[in-house]
Amino acid sequence: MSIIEITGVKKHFTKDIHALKHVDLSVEQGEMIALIGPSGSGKSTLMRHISGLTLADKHSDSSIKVLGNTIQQKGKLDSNIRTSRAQIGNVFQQFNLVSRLSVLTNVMIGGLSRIPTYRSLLGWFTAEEKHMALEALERVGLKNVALQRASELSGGQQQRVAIARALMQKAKVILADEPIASLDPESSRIVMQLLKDINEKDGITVVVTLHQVDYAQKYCQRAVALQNGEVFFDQKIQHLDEEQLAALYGVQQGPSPISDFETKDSNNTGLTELQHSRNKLKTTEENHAMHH
Ligand SMILES: Nc1ncnc2c1ncn2[C@@H]1O[C@H](COP(=O)(O)OP(=O)(O)OP(=O)(O)O)[C@@H](O)[C@H]1O
Repeated sequence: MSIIEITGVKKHFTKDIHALKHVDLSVEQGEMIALIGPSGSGKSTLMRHISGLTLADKHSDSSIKVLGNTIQQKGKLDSNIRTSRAQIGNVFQQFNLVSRLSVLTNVMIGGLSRIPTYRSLLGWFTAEEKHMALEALERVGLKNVALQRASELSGGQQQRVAIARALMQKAKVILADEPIASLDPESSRIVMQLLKDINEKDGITVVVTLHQVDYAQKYCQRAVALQNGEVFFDQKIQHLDEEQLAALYGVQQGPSPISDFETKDSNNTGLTELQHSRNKLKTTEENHAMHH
């Protein structure tokens, strides 16, 4: 069964910014897919469409379904979006956690869709919920920091807490948008290995956007490459060769997207800042989508 079914998605942010030209993509149960492509090719935009945080162009014949439930159709969010979103775990590059809350509470928040609102607002989590959250933290190797504030953790640890939260949420799909973009190589490996582990052992489908192709090659089975808002490549990762990579990223790209596993990609800081400013731009539309 297709876990994610995307057909005919087009997205203009403005008349001139045509972020997605026409995207069709089908993701099967249990896959771990790397979404790659040059900066600005539309990876984050596509991920946000899958969560229903960004809406496709109106009047286009587009549709996005996750686990058979419609997320959006013809640029309109489905009325049942809350239920559908409950099955999608999100791991973002930043802004993952509520920094003033404990790690444990951040994980328990993952179960919120199943907890009555009044109880979650009052912070009444049951012993069973605490137990589940501690188990999820143990799974990501962070049970020992459960009572610390989220803000005290390193970037890599925060990503692992976000993964624990998705486990608590019992998400069937995890969308990880640049989860290792600002991490050092060792933390990047831990986070990627964890995603691979829950993909293989729990059968959770994972879609992860990556800048470094070597991480995609090491941890993912299939690569979907976007270029200028279109799918440029969609095959098993081992079929991605040097020639295609050169055509995808262009020879004038500057530093190679293939990073050295031992050295931090010097490009990262710039991209993070770019991302940061773009994230601010996205807020209005996102808020709009979140509240519908
Ligand atoms: N909210 C927005 N408003 C206007 N333009 C946007 C917005 N979000 C993205 N864009 C534009 O859409 C295009 C695709 O951006 P997107 O962030 O999806 O690319 P990306 O492949 O994720 O890039 P990166 O690897 O740098 O994160 C870019 O031209 C970008 O500037």
